[in-house]
Amino acid sequence: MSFRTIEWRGDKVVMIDQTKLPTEEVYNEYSDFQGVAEAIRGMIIRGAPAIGVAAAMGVALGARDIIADTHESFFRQLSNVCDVLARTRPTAVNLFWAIERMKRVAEANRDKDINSIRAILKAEAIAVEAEDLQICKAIGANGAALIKDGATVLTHCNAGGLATAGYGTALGVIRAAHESGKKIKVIADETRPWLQGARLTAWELMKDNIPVTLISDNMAGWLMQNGEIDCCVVGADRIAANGDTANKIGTYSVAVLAKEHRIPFYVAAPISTLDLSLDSGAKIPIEERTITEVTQIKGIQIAPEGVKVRNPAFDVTPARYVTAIITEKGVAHGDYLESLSALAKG
Ligand SMILES: CSC[C@H]1O[C@H](OP(=O)(O)O)[C@H](O)[C@@H]1O
Repeated sequence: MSFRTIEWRGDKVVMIDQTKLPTEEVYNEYSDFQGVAEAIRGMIIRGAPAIGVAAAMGVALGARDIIADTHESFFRQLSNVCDVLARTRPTAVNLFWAIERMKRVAEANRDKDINSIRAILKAEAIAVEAEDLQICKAIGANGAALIKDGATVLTHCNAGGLATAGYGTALGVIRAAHESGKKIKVIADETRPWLQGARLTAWELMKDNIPVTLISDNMAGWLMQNGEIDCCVVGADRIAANGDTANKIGTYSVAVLAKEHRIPFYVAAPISTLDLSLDSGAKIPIEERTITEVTQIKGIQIAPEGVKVRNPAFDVTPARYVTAIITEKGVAHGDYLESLSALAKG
């Protein structure tokens, strides 16, 4: 990987600005948790695992700057930092998983002095990032076995190094298959309206010399109908206990088309994307974003001013359309209620 999605550097958190890609590779520095929260909300950093890492680093930054002479005051202010970060985006469960992990670590060290707790939280945030990279490599290894040599793989949105601490989940599977010597090709959906596929996935795969062809979202069905797609691999933002999967808007359409054409449809995600408290995808909160993401491209108006717009950023694919769910602990298929909880406990 020739770029860093996010890292703690000196006394700042540094992130690549994903709103500027692919034309500019710009790195932003953040010295407070409010800046990190705005970066998540504004999709400077995006992608379920990546915003989990960002949230963890935001908590650590917030803890560092709290002015408190009692533990009661410190923990009260720390709770406010966590609340601000938790309100940034509602769908990706990794954000909440990371915040809860930081809260648990702080509570477990409540007996220590405040400065020690600050240092421990910084170390924990850095560990979250390092672990995510290893998790992605394990997902890649588990998923690569499912990708046949010579396959053409369709992916939707960006579930790559830019959506994680590096290497990627869906793109991690693709990278691992490529690195194992398999001659695979990738079809990347542009992924309207935010264009993660066109701007981010194509950029990442070209940097790694992995053959990639960009299509507009409405071309996927035609390619499947013509036998040009061998399998689909996508990421996830939240997976319910029964395997229903929330992912970028348009994923559900790809999954239904794949089922129609008997094409395997794989979801690649870390265990931290599982939300086993939900028995189905019906209750997964779906983020609605600003209308200008639909009516403008790079600030250029492409629809009449005042037109009514919907902009749900995610949809939910029912488990019956998902061939298998690839995690760092193994591959779940069949009865997801059983196989996912077994992986989560494993
Ligand atoms: C590795 S999961 C990435 C996941 O997150 C994306 O959403 P967004 O770009 O809005 O953060 C998309 O759903 C990807 O599949």
